Amino acid sequence: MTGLTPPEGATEPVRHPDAPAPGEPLGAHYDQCFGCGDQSRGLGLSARAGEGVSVTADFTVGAGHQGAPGLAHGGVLAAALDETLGSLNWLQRVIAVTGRLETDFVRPVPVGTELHLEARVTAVHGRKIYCSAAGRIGSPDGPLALRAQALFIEVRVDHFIENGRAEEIDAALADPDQVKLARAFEVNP
Ligand SMILES: CCCCC/C=C\C/C=C\C/C=C\C/C=C\CCCC(=O)SCCNC(=O)CCNC(=O)[C@H](O)C(C)(C)COP(=O)(O)OP(=O)(O)OC[C@H]1O[C@@H](n2cnc3c(N)ncnc32)[C@H](O)[C@@H]1OP(=O)(O)O
Repeated sequence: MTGLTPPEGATEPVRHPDAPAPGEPLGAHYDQCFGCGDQSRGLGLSARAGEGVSVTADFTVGAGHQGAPGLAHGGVLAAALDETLGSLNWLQRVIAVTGRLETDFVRPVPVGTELHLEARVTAVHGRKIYCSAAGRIGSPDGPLALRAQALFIEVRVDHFIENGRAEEIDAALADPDQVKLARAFEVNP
């Protein structure tokens, strides 16, 4: 029992009526995010809405992302998958965090590769959101390099307020755009 198989009674995911249209960029959920923010050491990953409850994202592997010489670090690749999967939140208008992420590294990913990622929600059961993702080399139809299955757990904004370091939480709470985003996601009619 991996915890990644939807239980009996799980339902199809629902795309929120106000979700961005397919092809629209999703933007960063937080400007200091390692995955999607504008951090100089981050991934600089940009995701777009797909059909249904799916997203696509591109990420270029840089020299700062190496593990072995000339090859991407597995943890960086897992982070890119995690970020892409996290972007699914936008389409459901829920805030959820990664509970479990299982990654298959299918082939090595050289520095300079443009990695094309795709993620989708497969099922929902209460607060549990079951998803999968894949990463391909060079183009959306390129050779498969990564596969992942994940379980995200829905949380309230309080999850961050109660657990995040005060310095960053205070700054986020003082930023009207950040608060508006967080609250819009939390209210999921
Ligand atoms: C104004 C301030 C604004 C701040 C917010 C700003 C913007 C917000 C927008 C988006 C931000 C959202 C996410 C970040 C985005 C992208 C980054 C990519 C995503 C990540 O990188 S995010 C970081 C890594 N992530 C964590 O930092 C989680 C640490 N963790 C916990 O915080 C808890 O662990 C939690 C909350 C996961 C659960 O805790 P909990 O107490 O709420 O719930 P509980 O334990 O009862 O679990 C409920 C049901 O899930 C099952 N379950 C739980 N965990 C499981 C596991 N691992 N495997 C299998 N099943 C599992 C249970 O078995 C139970 O199942 P059942 O209901 O069937 O019994």
